Amino acid sequence: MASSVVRVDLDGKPINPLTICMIGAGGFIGSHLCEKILNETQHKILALDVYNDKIKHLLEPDSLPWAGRIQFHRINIKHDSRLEGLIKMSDLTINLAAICTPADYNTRPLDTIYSNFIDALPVAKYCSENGKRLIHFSTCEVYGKTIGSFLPKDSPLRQDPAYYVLKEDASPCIFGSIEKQRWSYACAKQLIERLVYAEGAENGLEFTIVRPFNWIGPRMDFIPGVDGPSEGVPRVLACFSNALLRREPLKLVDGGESQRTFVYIKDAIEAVLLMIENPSRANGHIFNVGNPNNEVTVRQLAEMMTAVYANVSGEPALEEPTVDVSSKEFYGEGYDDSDKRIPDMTIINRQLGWNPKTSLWDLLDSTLTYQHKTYAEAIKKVMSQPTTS
Ligand SMILES: NC(=O)c1ccc[n+]([C@@H]2O[C@H](COP(=O)([O-])OP(=O)(O)OC[C@H]3O[C@@H](n4cnc5c(N)ncnc54)[C@H](O)[C@@H]3O)[C@@H](O)[C@H]2O)c1
Ligand SMILES: O=C(O)[C@H]1O[C@H](OP(=O)(O)OP(=O)(O)OC[C@H]2O[C@@H](n3ccc(=O)[nH]c3=O)[C@H](O)[C@@H]2O)[C@H](O)[C@@H](O)[C@@H]1O
Repeated sequence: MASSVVRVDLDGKPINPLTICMIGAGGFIGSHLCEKILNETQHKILALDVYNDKIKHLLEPDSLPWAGRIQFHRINIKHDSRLEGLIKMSDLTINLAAICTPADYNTRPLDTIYSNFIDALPVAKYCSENGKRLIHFSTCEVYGKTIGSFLPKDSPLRQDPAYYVLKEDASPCIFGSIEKQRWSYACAKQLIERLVYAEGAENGLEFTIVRPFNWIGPRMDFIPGVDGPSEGVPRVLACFSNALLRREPLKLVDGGESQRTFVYIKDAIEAVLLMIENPSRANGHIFNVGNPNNEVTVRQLAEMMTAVYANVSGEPALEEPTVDVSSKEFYGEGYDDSDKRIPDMTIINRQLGWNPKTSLWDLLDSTLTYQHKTYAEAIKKVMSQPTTS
């Protein structure tokens, strides 16, 4: 529960309670951020989203200790005249709203571009015009592919960090050709970053841009057929969790060779709270938020999740726990991939002194414990129902 002790920022100055307009508060990151803010601070949240299932436990009942500090507004920011008023009422706006699952980027590129660029435009504009601070959620996907991925496979330079570590102020953004519609998301996110940055440079907008690197944990996405569409394809954590719960092999796209660094959502949210409460250190900056120590190939992730889930569920792993699928079969035409994502941590370390703490094994252990408790019974029920043909 929020303590009555006065909170101080990194420079020892008292932090005044803020009103925060959080757009996309009902999603994975939003739900964890709301939880953290309500539990540990005195800030108020105007929570905007189309859905609120993931924050229901924070909204009801009225007797909750933070009742009165969170207000839910069911709003689609595409077309709702209340948006500007809510931004005006707040000290800070955090924009999390987006279509951000890769299965959508090449199959619904227009929705993806509209959601990540067009719909985010008025938010930046209202903040700029009304002199309000903005924390905008971008993505590590703006880096695209590494420079190293274009070198010959056997080039020793591929081992040189200069060719793969991703730096906010130095690395280029490298996307594939236009027919590789995978990059519709990254490209829209890049353009809105440039717009926010330009609002800062030309109109004095106080902004911070966050580039998350594969944040994972409880409440991420959905389990197809349980709390999301049966044919839906969520991000990798939920895809693999779904297969483990159903005792089906985990699908490795194009051999599972791509590399990712995963960070625990609870570590990452600490970085966001530091940004919220230290504007003088965070304004005008773009921050990588990830865990460079938690790098695996997708195949290694599948193997680790299989081992962790066997511990958690007490059921032995399948004899053949993975199966290879092509990206065309899994995602359809126009898919492409980032090869490797190692965040450089210099800027966030220097400005906010933040470092991730949780190892990949530990974060998978707590996340898969949650998945098992939340979904194992529901999956059994779904699987025992006769399938309609
Ligand atoms: N989870 C990650 O690791 C990750 C990585 C990189 C970037 N991001 C970015 O962080 C942000 C949040 O990601 P997340 O993982 O919580 O995704 P999420 O899909 O769980 O949450 C996004 C929320 O935004 C809401 N939303 C979308 N369009 C809206 C609209 N028009 N009006 C109102 N609400 C709308 C959705 O209903 C959803 O609740 C996104 O901008 C995403 O691109 C996340
Ligand atoms: O999380 C991030 O930092 C960003 O990256 C993600 O993109 P990506 O990491 O490619 O998406 P995942 O669905 O998590 O896939 C990771 C890797 O696993 C592979 N995969 C996914 C699902 C599956 O069942 N099998 C499988 O091999 C994908 O092809 C990809 O190589 C999403 O674009 C965003 O949520 C976000 O902006």
